[in-house]
Amino acid sequence: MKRRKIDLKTLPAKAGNEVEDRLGVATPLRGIINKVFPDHWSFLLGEIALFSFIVLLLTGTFLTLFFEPSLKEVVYDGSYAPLRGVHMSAAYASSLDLSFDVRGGLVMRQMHHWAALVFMAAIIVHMLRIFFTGAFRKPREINWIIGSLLFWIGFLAGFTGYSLPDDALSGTGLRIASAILLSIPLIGTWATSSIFNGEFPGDIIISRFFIVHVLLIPAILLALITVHLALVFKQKHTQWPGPGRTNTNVVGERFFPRYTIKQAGFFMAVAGVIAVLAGVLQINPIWLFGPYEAGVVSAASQPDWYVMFLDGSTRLMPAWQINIGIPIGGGHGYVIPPIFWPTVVLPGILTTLPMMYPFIEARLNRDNKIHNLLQRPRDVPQRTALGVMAVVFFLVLVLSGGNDVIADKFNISLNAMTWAGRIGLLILPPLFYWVTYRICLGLQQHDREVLAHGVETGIIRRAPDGRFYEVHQPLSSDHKELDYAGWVVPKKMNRLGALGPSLKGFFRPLERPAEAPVSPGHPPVEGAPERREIEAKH
Ligand code: HEM
Ligand code: HEM
Repeated sequence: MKRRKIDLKTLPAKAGNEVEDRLGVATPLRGIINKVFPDHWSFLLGEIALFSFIVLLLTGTFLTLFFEPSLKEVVYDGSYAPLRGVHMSAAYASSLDLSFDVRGGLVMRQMHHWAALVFMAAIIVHMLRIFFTGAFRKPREINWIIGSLLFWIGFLAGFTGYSLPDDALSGTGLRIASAILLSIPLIGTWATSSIFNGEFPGDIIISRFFIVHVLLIPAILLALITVHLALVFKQKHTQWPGPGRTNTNVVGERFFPRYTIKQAGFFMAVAGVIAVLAGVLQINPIWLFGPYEAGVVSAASQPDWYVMFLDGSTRLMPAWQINIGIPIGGGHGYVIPPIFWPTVVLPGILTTLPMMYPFIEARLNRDNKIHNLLQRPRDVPQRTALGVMAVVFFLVLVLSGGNDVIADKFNISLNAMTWAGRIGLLILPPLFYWVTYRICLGLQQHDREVLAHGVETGIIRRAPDGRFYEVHQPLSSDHKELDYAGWVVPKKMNRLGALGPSLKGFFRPLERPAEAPVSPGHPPVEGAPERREIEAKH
């Protein structure tokens, strides 16, 4: 029989036609392939979050094959000799097996844990990039809100994850979670006994957390991340101002092939870094902690870093028991335990305030415009200072979450550490606000100087009259307009720096210097139409 020769040159086109005849996807696909994405290193932060999430899904699936989510008591007889013969939960025993007896199990556990740490770090730094560059402004407020939800769901993913192995550290975390739940007025007791199926620790919490951790949370994260990225697609990415870039266009690389290939490489790099971390740096060595028993709490129990700020707020909270005077359930009045404020009320505030921020800022600025161009942090000093203030607040809490370890290592009294944390929490954020604000103004001043006199060249010349002077190179017209002149610092932003008369003393009345940079001519266009996509020249 004569074999038909396959023409490799026309094969892809033919195959494409066959698919198109059946599915009719060419037009929408062309739209996606031709999409243009602007480029900047800071736009990679969201991608690091995305790629470490993919690593979490892959490694988590592997772990699920071997992990046994059960509090049934067993006697360990695996290959880790020091714990042989010890009574423990099946969950802990299977985590030990994963670490010592499943081939590749330990590196998978460590990759999963490192990926979780990288994921949360990437989310936070990505969020800071969005905040400091004003990428949350109209029309991207919805994505900012979805992002805030992603942070808290990621937080819960981490917490439920490191609770699963049922070692002494994860049990300590669960004990704190039950105390937090119990502290909620009116519904606390009911909520705790519903979740733990009776009193702490109960016998069901690990199987419940397992379903939440491997099914519910990943599904919600996946759905929200899909919407998040669909919005980035739909609204088109913001871009830094530059030659040819305006509020109504977007200049960058086509989705296919350059952008896609770059992203594939970047995914490999992120996965590779996580694998190297997992291969060389030990994380969560549960065999050293031992099985959880309700009566055991080891010293220096630290949660993962992204949970430490709540541990810190709990440690700094004064032991104020507030009696609200209403004798609910008999007795002498209902007492709200101190843990309620730093672990329920504070996270509540930390969730709602940032979510509302884009609307608060827009309102204070009376700004209803569409913004597709990013801002340099120095050009909006109040916002930048507010962001730094929030970061410092967070860092003081994180450090206070490890105050026992710091006290132990540096031989400081733990009480002194607690007081340092309390005072630091009140004093440092406003101080950093002020310092940041001044730095921003200084940088603006420097910009004005460069704008007026050009760049310093370091070349010293002598004039015929004997005078020495430095040669300044004037700016090109592009730079004059785009890089140095900055934006008008919106006058109304000053209101943020003086939230009320009571805060005025803290923040000082912040007057914009009269000669502040003037808008270089990118007036945001009201209700901007579809942005034109332009491929960057290479
Ligand atoms: C699971 C967590 C997250 C993932 C996987 C993720 C992923 C991404 C990616 C890949 C982008 C486009 C590239 C970039 O600008 O970096 C992006 C943009 C964006 N993200 Fe996220 N993100 C996450 C969390 C957050 C959080 C916590 C916030 C803020 C609270 C946020 C707000 C935004 C906004 C406003 C944009 C549009 C930025 C622009 O057009 O300049 N995201 N996100
Ligand atoms: C954003 C998503 C996720 C985060 C932040 C996260 C985080 C964590 C963390 C920190 C641990 C403790 C690891 C250790 O013992 O050192 C853990 C354990 C675990 N995770 Fe995840 N995880 C995520 C998604 C997933 C997914 C999608 C699955 C399954 C499909 C999964 C399955 C597991 C299992 C079975 C364990 C227990 C394994 C063990 O340590 O013995 N995780 N997770």
